[in-house]
Amino acid sequence: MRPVGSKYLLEEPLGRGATGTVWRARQREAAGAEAAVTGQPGETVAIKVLKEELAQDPDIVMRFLRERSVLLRLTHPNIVRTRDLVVEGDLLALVMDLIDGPDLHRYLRENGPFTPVAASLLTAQIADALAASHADGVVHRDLKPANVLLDERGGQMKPMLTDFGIARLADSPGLTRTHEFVGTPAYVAPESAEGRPQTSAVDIYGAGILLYELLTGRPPFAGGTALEVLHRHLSEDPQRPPTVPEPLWTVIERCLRKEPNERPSAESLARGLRVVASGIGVHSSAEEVEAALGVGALLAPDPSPAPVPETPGAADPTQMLPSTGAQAGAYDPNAMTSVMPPVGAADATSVLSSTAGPGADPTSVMPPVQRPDSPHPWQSQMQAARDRNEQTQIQYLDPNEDPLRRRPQRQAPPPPQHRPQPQQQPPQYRQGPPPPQQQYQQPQQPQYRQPQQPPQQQYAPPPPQHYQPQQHQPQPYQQQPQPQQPQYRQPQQQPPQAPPQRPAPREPREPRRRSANPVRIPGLGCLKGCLVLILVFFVAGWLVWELTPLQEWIGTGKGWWDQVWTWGNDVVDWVGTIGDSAGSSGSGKP
Ligand SMILES: Nc1ncnc2c1ncn2[C@@H]1O[C@H](COP(=O)(O)OP(=O)(O)OP(=O)(O)O)[C@@H](O)[C@H]1O
Repeated sequence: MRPVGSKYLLEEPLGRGATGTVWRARQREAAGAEAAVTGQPGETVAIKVLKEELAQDPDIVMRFLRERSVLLRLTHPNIVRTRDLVVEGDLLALVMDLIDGPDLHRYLRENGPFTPVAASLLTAQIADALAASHADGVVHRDLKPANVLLDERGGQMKPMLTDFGIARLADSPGLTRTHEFVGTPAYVAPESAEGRPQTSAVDIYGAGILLYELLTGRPPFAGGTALEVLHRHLSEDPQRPPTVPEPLWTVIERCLRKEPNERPSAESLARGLRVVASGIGVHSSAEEVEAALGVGALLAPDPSPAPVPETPGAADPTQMLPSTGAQAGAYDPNAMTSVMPPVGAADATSVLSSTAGPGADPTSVMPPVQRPDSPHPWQSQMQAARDRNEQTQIQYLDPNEDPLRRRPQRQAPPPPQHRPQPQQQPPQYRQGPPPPQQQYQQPQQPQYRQPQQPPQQQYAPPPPQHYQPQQHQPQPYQQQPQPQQPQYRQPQQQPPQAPPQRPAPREPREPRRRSANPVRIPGLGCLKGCLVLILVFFVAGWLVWELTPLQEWIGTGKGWWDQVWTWGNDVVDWVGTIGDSAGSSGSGKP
């Protein structure tokens, strides 16, 4: 067991991330007055020990201390409380409440996607946490399932947002400069990927991605290299999966707007999600369904989004990158990954990262991070970090090589995708249903139209009274017509829009040629053939009737064989007659 300061003892690692390792720890004695929670001896806590290179960066240490008060005062039922910050020698640690439960990333992997109602209520609570932190001027900037812990105490599951401020700490001039981003590619907002100014709207984008992932099991833009993923955030519109109810898709689509000002505030997102959760259940009343349909009107943008403070010196090229043992011109992947861990084969670190490569600042004055002579007890965390997916990355983007600088053209949205205009007017609150409680109760599932599927599809929910892990297995949708329920309309409530632009006059069309068969009747060809056959038989029958002695036979009651026999005899007689006449003429007889 290793002591952290004089107050804590590390017991066992709980998990490792790109910015540090989280340990289960025990309080040795009550913390000092500077801690937010002094705690009692013997109490169990979680301690995130930041990575060595973060702890050795004087800028980060300064920031850590400066942010202390912000991090310590951030309290909310859905935020993991930071109890204390420890700075001791080359060790930087955050002491947090210990959360008994998995993180959402692991939970999703093990249990599959959530039902729409559960996903809505869970994300609503995360939005509550964001609303509180944004009101305090704190932007998370790295919202993702791995940063949401599920507190399982009391038989319920409460999402707890963690890692607040870590992105802020990592966003140090010592680590990130112009053209770099802090975040995880699959969850990075377009403005972060482009290096534009960021606001609290980046967290809303992250919440939209998270909600999408809760519903489908994967984020909308994933796969390929990190650079490709960033590119997709900038250029692609997400597609509505068939299993996502229409009102919920409205929420996701608004959160994932490329333009930050068009995304809803965290507060309105939380409210909207609760209205949706109430209106997409099988037992939802007509009013609740109607309110869910109108959720677009509730998703008001934040009039004054919290800005992400400019990193002092971030754009200053004289700022030194942390030396990772690499010399100018000598690319050392291990040295590089000590700062920027690659995230597996699919990761784009080889494309993105050049901090320690030839582009690294040769005048770096920071102390080298790799010190083989003094192995750190947590050195192995880097290897573990490499094995993980979905990590926060702090990576360098060379502006000359970065295709994201040339902002690609946005792809035209596919026709069935509805893309409502930003809601600029204040939200019009309907007399909606009371928002659900913080616990998951009675998920009620909606009737909603699914894209490219016949209407009247009803989502068959599991029947949990309380939110339970095993109740969030992927659920099939069943078709059960219920005509009394109102159907979701495709278009959302649209705000008044500018008069549409007149389309350019069309090219005159070539006059249509009349088709020989203007009306296509299935089977007509066959019918025609039959009619012709009948006609042929009719004519043939008439000819036989008229030109053959058929009538005579029928009149005399003669059979077919009798007649043939008669014909045969006639022929024989006729041949005999010809033979006789030929013989008499040859002998000269008359
Ligand atoms: N307060 C806590 N209580 C209990 N377990 C925790 C706590 N904080 C983190 N953990 C565990 O530690 C793991 C690693 O946490 P960490 O924040 O380092 O991961 P991460 O978010 O994936 O990393 P990063 O954000 O640096 O990429 C978490 O997935 C979780 O299982």
